[in-house]
Amino acid sequence: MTRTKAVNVRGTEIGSGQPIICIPLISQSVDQLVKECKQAVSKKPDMIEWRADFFSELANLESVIVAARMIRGEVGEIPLLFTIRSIHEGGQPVERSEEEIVNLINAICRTGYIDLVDYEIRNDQQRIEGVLATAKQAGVYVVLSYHNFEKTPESSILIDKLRQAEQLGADMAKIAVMPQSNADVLQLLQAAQTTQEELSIPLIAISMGGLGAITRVAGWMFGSAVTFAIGNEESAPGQIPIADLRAMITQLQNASN
Ligand SMILES: O=C1C[C@@](O)(C(=O)O)C[C@@H](O)[C@@H]1O
Repeated sequence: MTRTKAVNVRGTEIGSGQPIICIPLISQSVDQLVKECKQAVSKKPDMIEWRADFFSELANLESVIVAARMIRGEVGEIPLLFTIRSIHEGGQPVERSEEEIVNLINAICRTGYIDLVDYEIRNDQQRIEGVLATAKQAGVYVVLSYHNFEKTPESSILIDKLRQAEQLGADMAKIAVMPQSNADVLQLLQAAQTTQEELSIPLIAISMGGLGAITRVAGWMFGSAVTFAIGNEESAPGQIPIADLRAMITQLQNASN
């Protein structure tokens, strides 16, 4: 059995067993983003995700860099994850080719404003390798991710996605899938539990929607390092407001100690 190595981002340990609560930012303009970010920071999340696929000026690199700088100015030392979720995996429609997206991700990595970047495992291996190389050089951690907003694929596929992320060289592996039944939720947790014992990188495993909400509260008990919570508005179904989520996690931790 390999022991998972926690990733240390600006002093925050991700994958140490203590769940990291992340608030996603989903505003469209710089002004709104700054407001949303101030509110998010006041709720003391462990991590902030900028879901840049919601940003209306994503086509303009200068605007993206300005927004990233403003967000960094607000978050201080809170780890910042940069995500352009594709429409294929539940993101917003973005009129950019994959090559343009990769160029944008690489440019943002080089600014030093972000700490982690999410990139989907479904992309070409060459592009993934490009993002990994640039991120590594810039000191940015890479989360290789897989999402399915329709269903929960069978267990072997879930486990494969997590393994594949590690094999490709990710610093973290992530899956978020939609359950149709309680059995699907158990399948996701089982995949996390099985994989955490063999992976050497932290993993994130989420079952979405109402049925999957329990995984946002208790996923850490099965090896999931990060849980996404609502700051102001949800970025995916089943997310829980951060104060409620934190209280529930604390209760669970107290009971299980
Ligand atoms: O991929 C994820 C996880 C997520 O989809 C969720 O279900 O909480 C929310 C997204 O913002 C994030 O990028």
